[in-house]
Amino acid sequence: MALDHPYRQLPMPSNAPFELKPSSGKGWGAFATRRIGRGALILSEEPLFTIRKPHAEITDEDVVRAFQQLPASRKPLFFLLRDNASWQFRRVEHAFAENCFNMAGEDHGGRQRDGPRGLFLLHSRFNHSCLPNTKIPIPTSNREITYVQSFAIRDILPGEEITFSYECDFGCRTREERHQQLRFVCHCDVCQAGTTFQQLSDMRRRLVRGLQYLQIGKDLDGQKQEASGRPLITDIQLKRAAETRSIPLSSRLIYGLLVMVLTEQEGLLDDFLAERLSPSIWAAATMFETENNARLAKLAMAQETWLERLCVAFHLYGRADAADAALAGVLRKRV
Ligand SMILES: C[S@@+](CC[C@H](N)C(=O)[O-])C[C@H]1O[C@@H](n2cnc3c(N)ncnc32)[C@H](O)[C@@H]1O
Repeated sequence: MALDHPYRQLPMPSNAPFELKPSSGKGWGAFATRRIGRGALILSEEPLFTIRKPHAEITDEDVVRAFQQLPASRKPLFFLLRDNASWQFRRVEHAFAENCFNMAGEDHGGRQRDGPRGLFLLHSRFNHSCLPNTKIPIPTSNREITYVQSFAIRDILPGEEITFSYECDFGCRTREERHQQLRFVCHCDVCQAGTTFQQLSDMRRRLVRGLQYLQIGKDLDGQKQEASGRPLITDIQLKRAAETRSIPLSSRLIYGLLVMVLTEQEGLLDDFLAERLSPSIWAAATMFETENNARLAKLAMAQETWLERLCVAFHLYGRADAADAALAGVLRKRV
């Protein structure tokens, strides 16, 4: 192990539950030094500096200017950054881009706005996984954040690598799509090509994306999908129903529950995601106006697990409800 590697000089909090060391095929990474319980805070970190510009507009000059404003004692920290295992930084802007986090809050649609970027020395040492054990939640308020925090989303054992997902929509993207976006070949367990788990994972993630399309009538980029190419929904009538918000309440409830079950089976249903996805499912279950439907929906939601709720809710499949027309009207107005 490279004892003189510059990362060894990065200042670590005294109570940090991890150490930095080489990670096979990924450069360096962070590894747990003790058991970290699900939900525990792993690291709270302030940026070395922040550039108050959207990502695409940040130039070498911006980085140099921000660097020059640092106190003399903090300047050497910037030079501890290395090539991150991908390529050697030829410009300071590259070093910044590979080690920064978006500090913006989310927009009305729940997506993170493109806001100021902060340079983080330690969180940027965490490698990516498509099945991570840690999450850096997007700030839910629309205010920007001044520090970044990571939390364990399951129990992490001593010696385990600490990872998070570099993109928040990877639960809906196949291996190929994820690698295109990451611009490196991910070596995580889900990305081991040709394994049964990887094939199942691709199917689940594509299915979740399609189910989300049916619920909100648009794709991850906020756009309607073309019917040509490789559409998510091949049934033209169903696609039109999704885009005109005419999907009946019974189907909406079933699609929402199916997303929970698939995400859980994929190993991605952490507490943050459950908190984000479940309110709309609970709300849908209470909207039925046709008595028999309302009773079934209530019974479904009284079950203990997402799978049990789905199994009961399936009895609603294909049923119209007295609330359907009014719901479609409300959803269309929101577009
Ligand atoms: C922000 S850095 C992470 C820390 C980096 N490994 C280091 O040595 O400083 C991101 C880079 O790490 C590597 N990396 C991160 N996660 C990886 C993964 N799952 N598989 C392969 N390489 C990975 C890639 O080269 C990526 O460009």
